Amino acid sequence: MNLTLHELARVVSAKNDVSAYPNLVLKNIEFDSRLIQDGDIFLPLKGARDGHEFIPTAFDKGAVVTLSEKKIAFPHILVTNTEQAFQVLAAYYLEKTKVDVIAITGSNGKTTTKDMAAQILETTYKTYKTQGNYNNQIGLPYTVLHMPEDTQKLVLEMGQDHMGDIHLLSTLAKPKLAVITLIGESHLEFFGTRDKIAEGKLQIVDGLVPGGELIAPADKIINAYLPENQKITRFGADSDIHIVDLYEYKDALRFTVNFLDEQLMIPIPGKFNATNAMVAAYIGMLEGVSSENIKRALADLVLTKNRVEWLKASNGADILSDVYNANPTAMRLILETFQTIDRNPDGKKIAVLADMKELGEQSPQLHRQMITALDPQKLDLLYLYGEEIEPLAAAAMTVFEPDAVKYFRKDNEKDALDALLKDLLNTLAPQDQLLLKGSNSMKLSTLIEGLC
Ligand SMILES: N#Cc1c(NC(=O)c2cc(S(=O)(=O)N3CCOCC3)c(Cl)cc2Cl)sc2c1CCN(Cc1ccc(O)cc1)C2
Repeated sequence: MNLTLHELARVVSAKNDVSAYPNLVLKNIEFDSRLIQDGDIFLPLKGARDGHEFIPTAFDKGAVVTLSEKKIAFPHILVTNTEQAFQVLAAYYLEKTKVDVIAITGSNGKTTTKDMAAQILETTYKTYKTQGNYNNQIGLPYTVLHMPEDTQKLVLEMGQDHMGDIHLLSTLAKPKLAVITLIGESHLEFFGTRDKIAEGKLQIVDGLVPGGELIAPADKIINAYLPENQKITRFGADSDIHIVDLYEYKDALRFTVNFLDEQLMIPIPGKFNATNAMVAAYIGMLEGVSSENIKRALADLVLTKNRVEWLKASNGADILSDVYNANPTAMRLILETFQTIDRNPDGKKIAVLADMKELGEQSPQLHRQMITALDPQKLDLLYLYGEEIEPLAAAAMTVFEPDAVKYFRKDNEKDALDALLKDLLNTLAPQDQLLLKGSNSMKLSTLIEGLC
């Protein structure tokens, strides 16, 4: 980002007088103090812990100013609510930079479609896109404020946990294109019915700019929520845009669409990916990308990995894998999501939690405190893997039944991951649900390889 300190204070309606502070140019804002570098602004958020506790650490690491909800001795911009200030700042920055926003939501396929659309647009424009699962009320503003200064096209993924989430994100981002990839199955959402999921997703039009366009599936479940005064393009069989020919290979697809002459190829299987690619190609065409560039971008596709996703184990069990960002807040949020979802009939709910790295001297306390995010009524089996997580294992053994907690210590000599996998293979049944959460460096993805 490129904002001066006084400009930023004005935009977030600072409650204190910052005129005495030098009007520095601020290039980077972080809410995780581990990422702070010289000259940054710190954003204390109420995550698993109150970020205000980490303001001293942020200044130790080079922060020059911090937002704050209370008067403090450090140079600060005083606001009522730091999360809301973050969102107001992101909306302002989008307005100021006049970047074109393409917003994408959907129960499945939004990450793949986001990646495909961004790679198509990159052939012609300076393009930036949501990284990882930064698609919520904190991740989306973070994405906006971290886009390179010369960005022309911004592809934003919009996730929804609760009704109203997408309304907030769309009115913040003011997209020119709003895309819904798919209305998913209710058991993977908080909404209870597909109709409610549809209603939530259609809020993506709430911030659509005049003259914008909605791109949505032909699925009639959304018909009740379509906007009156916006251009709407439906996709699916016999719809406005649709696949004409499709040839499936072991790890690729070739297909043609009714709005391009070129045959397209993507180096991944799955008919649903042809639909995702068709939507991405349509976005490219609307934005003026040539059909040759669309074809080439899709053929050279590289997809985001390690996103938060539901997978199927080879025995049919559901696996929720979130091995992307391991910090106390992310672990607490994914546990909340996982524990809210009902068991499958006769199914167990199993969680595998691994070390969160780089938490400094507070690591034992931050791991132990995760005990308050674990509900013995909602988890049948808890695997803990690593070294730093040991305090949580000890705490869990006093809260869960003894045989409901299994701790696999990872020390230098013996790596317990293979023992953990073996135990899981003996325990996981087809109707079970499994959560995997931990730092990338803990390599929980090898469990996925062993189970899927
Ligand atoms: N609570 C908490 C902490 C963090 N939380 C987050 O980074 C965070 C992550 C998330 S998130 O769920 O990961 N999220 C990011 C946005 O996109 C969607 C996913 C959210 Cl929503 C909010 C927050 Cl505040 S990062 C972090 C802590 C507490 C400890 N911090 C390091 C540290 C250790 C010891 C010290 O003395 C000082 C700092 C690092």
